[in-house]
Amino acid sequence: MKVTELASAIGGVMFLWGTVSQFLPMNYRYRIKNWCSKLLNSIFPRTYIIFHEFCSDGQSSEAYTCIKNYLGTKSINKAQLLNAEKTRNSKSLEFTLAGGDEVMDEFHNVKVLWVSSEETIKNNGGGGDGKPFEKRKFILKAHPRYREFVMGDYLNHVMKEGKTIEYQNKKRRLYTNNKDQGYIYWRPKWSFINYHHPATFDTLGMDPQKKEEILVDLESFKKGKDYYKKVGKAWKRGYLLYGPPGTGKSTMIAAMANLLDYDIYDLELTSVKENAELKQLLIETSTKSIIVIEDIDCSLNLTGTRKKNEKGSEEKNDDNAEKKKKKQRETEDPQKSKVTLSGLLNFIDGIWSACGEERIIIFTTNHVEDLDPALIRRGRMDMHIEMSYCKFEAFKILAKNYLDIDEHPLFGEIRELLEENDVSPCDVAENLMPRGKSSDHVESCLLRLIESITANQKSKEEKEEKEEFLQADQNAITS
Ligand SMILES: Nc1ncnc2c1ncn2[C@@H]1O[C@H](COP(=O)(O)OP(=O)(O)OP(=O)(O)O)[C@@H](O)[C@H]1O
Ligand SMILES: [Mg+2]
Repeated sequence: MKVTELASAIGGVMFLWGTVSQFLPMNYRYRIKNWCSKLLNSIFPRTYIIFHEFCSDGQSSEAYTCIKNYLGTKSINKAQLLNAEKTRNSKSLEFTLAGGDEVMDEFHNVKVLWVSSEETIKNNGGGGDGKPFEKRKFILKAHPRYREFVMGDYLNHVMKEGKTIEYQNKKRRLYTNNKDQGYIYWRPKWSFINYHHPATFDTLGMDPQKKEEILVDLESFKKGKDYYKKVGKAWKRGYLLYGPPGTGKSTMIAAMANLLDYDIYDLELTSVKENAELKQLLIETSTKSIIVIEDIDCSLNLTGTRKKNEKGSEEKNDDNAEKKKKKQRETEDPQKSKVTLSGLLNFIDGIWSACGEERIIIFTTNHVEDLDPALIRRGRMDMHIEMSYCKFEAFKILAKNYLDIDEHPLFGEIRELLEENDVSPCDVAENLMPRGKSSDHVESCLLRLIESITANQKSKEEKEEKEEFLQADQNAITS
């Protein structure tokens, strides 16, 4: 028989099968398909690799997700049956190969066949809610001659492509850790919402030179996979952001996430019961993410020394005192956190911390001097970034951003006031926000800023004068 005759005979059988199978009950169809594939396999030998949706430990399989993404793009033009969905977390419609369908793929002239399989399993009182559930898997079929190539180069290619597609289609997420509730064992450790924050490095008001240094550092981190591998370091980096309230620490984190296109894991330490839980949380973070612990100085009584300091010293300012009180209330019984400094140090750079890659850890604090030096030493917190009060260069960025101006006759006066006074970028930004319908809103915003700084300056001077007077009075009484 000639090749053309064989092809037309196969075509005829396929057509016949396509027509007849529609009238057959599902289980017959399945059995016949099974016999045929066994028969074909004895004539044309195949290597099968099965990828289940869930791993043996019950966790969802990363390999399955990668294949699903990869085949989604391959199937659009080839498969007959596609699933289409748009989850809250995806940017556009996602296509996947539907259960029961198959698609051919070719890589370096080697052909493989992917089959998507979906089986409904009856759940006869085996736990859970008793409802039947779908068991999904992908089966990869290839000629045994290419076994090694398929298991090596080809599958590496599929995993890599699948991951890239996932990141392209995924919206950024903001995660927060759930309070541990031991009795609900399947509860995820992190909850998330989609994350859109408009902050970028362009809109961040800070010293341009410092900004540039941070940008260069972040870019080289992102591109540093080979470098980190070469020097034998885990691919992660720590940033300590410190400075007074309202100087842009949280805004900087948002700008970093936007720049790198990473997810944010906002870790609330006071909800973590013990070091072991901290480890679990770390394991369940994904790559390409920023793990943030805000106000680290207020989060826990991390060392005995620090406890003593807290009791013995006055609080530095009202704002921080309030933050500390709030966090302390949260750590009170019944679920008192037993996370220790060594647990936290292990979290940052212990053996477990290297279980993922491309991760950034950020601590923020208003009082860097209160932190244990071990926590912030270089290597743990690689870059210490001071977010400071607003000086003229930073003001110019905010003025451009909020009012779209590069120059104004009032700039000279504002420059002097900013040099003489500690004004947070938050206060500057607040005054630069146009209010009402004033036609000349640029001038009125700048005047409002001048007025606000001058008023604060005056009340500060009055306070100092009063303190001086009281001190002199006290001295006179004692002498
Ligand atoms: N450097 C800055 N550049 C641009 N906007 C800023 C800057 N700093 C503060 N802001 C504005 O002020 C608001 C508060 O800033 P942010 O929350 O980032 O301060 P923070 O340093 O994290 O303060 P805290 O120490 O109280 O947490 C932001 O929403 C932002 O609009
Ligand atoms: Mg903040």
